[in-house]
Amino acid sequence: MESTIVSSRNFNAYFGTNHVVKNVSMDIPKNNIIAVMGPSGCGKTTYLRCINRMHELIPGASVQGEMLLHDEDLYSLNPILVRLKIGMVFQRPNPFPNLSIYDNVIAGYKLNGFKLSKKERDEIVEHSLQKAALWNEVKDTLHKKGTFLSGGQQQRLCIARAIAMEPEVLLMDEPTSALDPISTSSIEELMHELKKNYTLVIVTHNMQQAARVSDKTAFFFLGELVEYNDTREMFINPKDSRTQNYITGRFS
Ligand SMILES: Nc1ncnc2c1ncn2[C@@H]1O[C@H](COP(=O)(O)OP(=O)(O)OP(=O)(O)O)[C@@H](O)[C@H]1O
Repeated sequence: MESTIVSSRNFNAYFGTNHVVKNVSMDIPKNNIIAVMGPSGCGKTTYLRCINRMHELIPGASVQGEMLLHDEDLYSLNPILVRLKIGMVFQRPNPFPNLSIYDNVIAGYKLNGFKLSKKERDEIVEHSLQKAALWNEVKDTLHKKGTFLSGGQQQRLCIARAIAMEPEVLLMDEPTSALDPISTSSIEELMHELKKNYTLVIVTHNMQQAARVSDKTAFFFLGELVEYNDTREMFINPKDSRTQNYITGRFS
């Protein structure tokens, strides 16, 4: 039996009076990759940003309903703690430009005021870069700036930075849309490795990517969760005509 790690219950999100995520109920099983797809502006990114409480950082933004992490309402927890447990990787690789590869990986610890010994820092840096499949490429240049890396390497560095905080869930907002096909395929391979230890929720516009990497797919349309099913089943046998129209390319 798969256990649920995150679930939303009748969850809504707003920008001022603009209701952009509508009554979404969804269970996210542990150690799965969930793809969130749907046409532009349908609320995918907003929903993702509600899972680690980043939505509320935007002035005028609000939420309603329940978002649970292990059955605990994550909106009753300290938001900083939530963002440590639920890490995020963005569309464009965004390593801190003035920091070395090494300092980028442990940036979350510094920003949150954690004090670590040199040995602890070294271990976290090596372990996180190993997990992000970047260690072998950068182990001799750890003190060079992260921005010297290629786009795909920078994205893996951002994944290492997220992993360094030992999250349980990784949210990825179109993590490969700024990357070339080779870097994209290395990130997709990495996702398969990462799901052994983490639960991944990925917003993607790329249906082939959703089909390649995800266990389950959620299809959003105009803020609603129209269909949520095993990815194979959703692509072979969509239940809702809007899902079918989307996956057959009748709108994008
Ligand atoms: N910072 C913001 N302030 C106000 N409205 C916003 C903001 N960000 C998004 N919106 C609005 O919220 C709605 C949902 O946007 P969201 O970015 O979640 O959609 P999306 O499905 O991720 O779109 P895309 O695929 O184009 O990234 C849109 O109508 C958008 O205009």
